[in-house]
Amino acid sequence: MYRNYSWYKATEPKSYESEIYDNGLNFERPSISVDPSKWEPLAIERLSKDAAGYVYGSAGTRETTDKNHESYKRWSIIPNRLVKSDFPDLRTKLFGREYSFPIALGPVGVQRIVNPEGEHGSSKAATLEHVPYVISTAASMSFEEIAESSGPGERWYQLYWPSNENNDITASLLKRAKSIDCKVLVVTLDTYILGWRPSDMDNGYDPFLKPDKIGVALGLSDPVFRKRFKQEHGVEVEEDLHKAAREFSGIIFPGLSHDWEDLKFIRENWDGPIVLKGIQSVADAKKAAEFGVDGIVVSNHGGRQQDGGVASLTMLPKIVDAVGDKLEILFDSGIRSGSDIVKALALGAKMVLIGRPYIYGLGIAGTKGVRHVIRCLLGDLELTLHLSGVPSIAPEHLNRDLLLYEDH
Ligand SMILES: Cc1cc2nc3c(=O)[nH]c(=O)nc-3n(C[C@H](O)[C@H](O)[C@H](O)COP(=O)(O)O)c2cc1C
Repeated sequence: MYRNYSWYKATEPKSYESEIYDNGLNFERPSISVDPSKWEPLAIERLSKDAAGYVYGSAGTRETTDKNHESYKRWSIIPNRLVKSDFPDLRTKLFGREYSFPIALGPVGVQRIVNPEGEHGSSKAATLEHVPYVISTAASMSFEEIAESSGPGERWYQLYWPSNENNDITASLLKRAKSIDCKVLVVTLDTYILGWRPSDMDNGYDPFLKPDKIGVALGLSDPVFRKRFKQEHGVEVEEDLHKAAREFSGIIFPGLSHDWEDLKFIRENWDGPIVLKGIQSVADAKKAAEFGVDGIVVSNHGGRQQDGGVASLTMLPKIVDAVGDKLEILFDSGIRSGSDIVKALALGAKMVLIGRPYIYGLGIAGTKGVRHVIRCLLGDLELTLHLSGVPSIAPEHLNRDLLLYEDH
């Protein structure tokens, strides 16, 4: 599948536009809309009620999610004219490594609920489109299976952090992630218990408790967890999936948070870059720098965890001003278009994580749907930058001077 593949030889994103218009000359239309606002309804009509509620769902009244979306409209791009330049250079550098594009597929669990291809489809699409793929601890298949489909692509690992009495399992998860060459560790801090999510509660649906081996597949394949389960219950995981699912989800969502000192254990067990995901305050960003991590993801989990929150984008420039010279700053929550990406980069993010849009792509058409979403976002990003007279995403070309804050 990946014969003659080179991670650094990506196609020009804007070529998707010419490809679509050329096909149009033969009366062919794109099989999935190019309009990002259509992806959610197109996916939802194909998904089960449980899966749709899980993906679309947010905490409480959706206030945090709604604010994420509103926040992008407050920042307007003021284009530069008569800038003689080639198409923009989209390369970014993080942790000493160069990436063709400033986006990654963010960690999203339980993907087989939206499409039987699950993580196979999304990780393959990420590799084919030359963007990193972040494997979730809640993946619906094992590390090894995802490594096979993502092949020569770049993998990162996102940890849902077990409580301290389960440090043996944390160490095992990190070791397995290393063994499949995950380059970066992303530790999610905002999900020590699932948020209050009305759409899932109305459906009585918690994918992590189901005995279908979807929500906890990666965990149930863990040798340390399996050995312990056998010792304690005298049966294999497969012989009591109800109990195994409940036990593993209790380990990764223990209900209580860690504290900053606990990061030492992570550092001792991971020798690559460590990124904390879920930072929303300047104070926490400063703590992250103080405790010696390498980066943060300014994220509110797409508003899925805590209601009544601030838009992630609103906090981004404040956090960049406080720690941008000490940490690599990544960003997510609400990215839906090329201009959303431009705004996050202009406000100081080095890379953005894509969440729901690629899962909608997966739900609509598997690998092909995810590739379509990535190509649309990157094509739109490239042309938006080019038409704004921005020659590259380097901070000397793309920064806050491009934006006007409109408090309407
Ligand atoms: C269905 C779904 C599952 C998710 N699972 C995880 C996960 O396993 N780990 C994690 O850190 N974040 C998870 N997230 C959060 C995303 O990584 C990301 O922060 C969020 O989707 C960004 O918001 P957006 O989708 O509105 O752009 C999930 C999000 C969705 C929509």
